[in-house]
Amino acid sequence: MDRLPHEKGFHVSWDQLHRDARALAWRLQDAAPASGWKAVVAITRGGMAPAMIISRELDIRTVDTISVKSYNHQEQSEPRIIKSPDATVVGDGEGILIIDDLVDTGKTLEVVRKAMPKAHVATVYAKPQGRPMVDSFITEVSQDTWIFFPWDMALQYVKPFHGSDD
Ligand SMILES: O=P(O)(O)OC[C@H]1O[C@H](OP(=O)(O)OP(=O)(O)O)[C@H](O)[C@@H]1O
Ligand code: HPA
Ligand SMILES: [Mg+2]
Repeated sequence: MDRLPHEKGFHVSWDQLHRDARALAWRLQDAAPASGWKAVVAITRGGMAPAMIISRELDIRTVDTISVKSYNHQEQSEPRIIKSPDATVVGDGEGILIIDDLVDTGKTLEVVRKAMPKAHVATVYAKPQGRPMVDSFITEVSQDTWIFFPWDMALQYVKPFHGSDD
C-alpha cells in the first residue's frame, strides 16, 4: 500500500505529544479495571514514547513490548508479530493496556488484538478507518492526513516570507 502523498500534514511537537499522551493517561484512569492495570504493552516503535508517559502518569511499573512487522508495498505480506510480550504477564490481555502512537488502517492493531483479545487498546491519534480498532484515543485526524512525529523531524531553516527567491 502506498501511504504517500497525503494531502495534509499534521505536525506534532514533543510538547504536543507529551500533552496529548498525558490527556490519554487521564482518560485511561477512568477505564481501568477495579484492580488497576496489570501492565502496559507498547507497540514498537512508535508506541514506546507514549507508553513511557502513560505508564509514568498511571504509576504502572510493568511495561513490555510487542513488535509487529508491517506489510509494505513491495511484498504484500500481512503484518505479523516478530516479538511478543511475556505471555505469563499478558495472558489473554485481561487488565492489559496496549499503547500505540496512532491507528491508521487498523492492520497493526488487528494482529495485536488477536494476540490479546481482552486487552484495552489506546492510541494517541486515530484516523477514521482504524478507529473501530481502538478503545480510547485523544485526537482524530482525517484519513488523508499524514501525522509527523517529533522523532521523525528536525528544526530547519525556513526562508522569510518577504524574501527573494534565491
Ligand atoms: O493502522 P496501521 O495502518 O497498521 O498503521 C499504524 C502503525 O504504523 C506505524 O508504525 P510502523 O509500522 O510504521 O512502525 P514504527 O512504529 O516502528 O515506526 C504506527 O506507529 C502504527 O504502529
Ligand atoms: O500518519 C502517519 N504518520 C506516521 N506513521 C504512520 N504510519 C501509518 N500512518 C502514519
Ligand atoms: Mg508503529
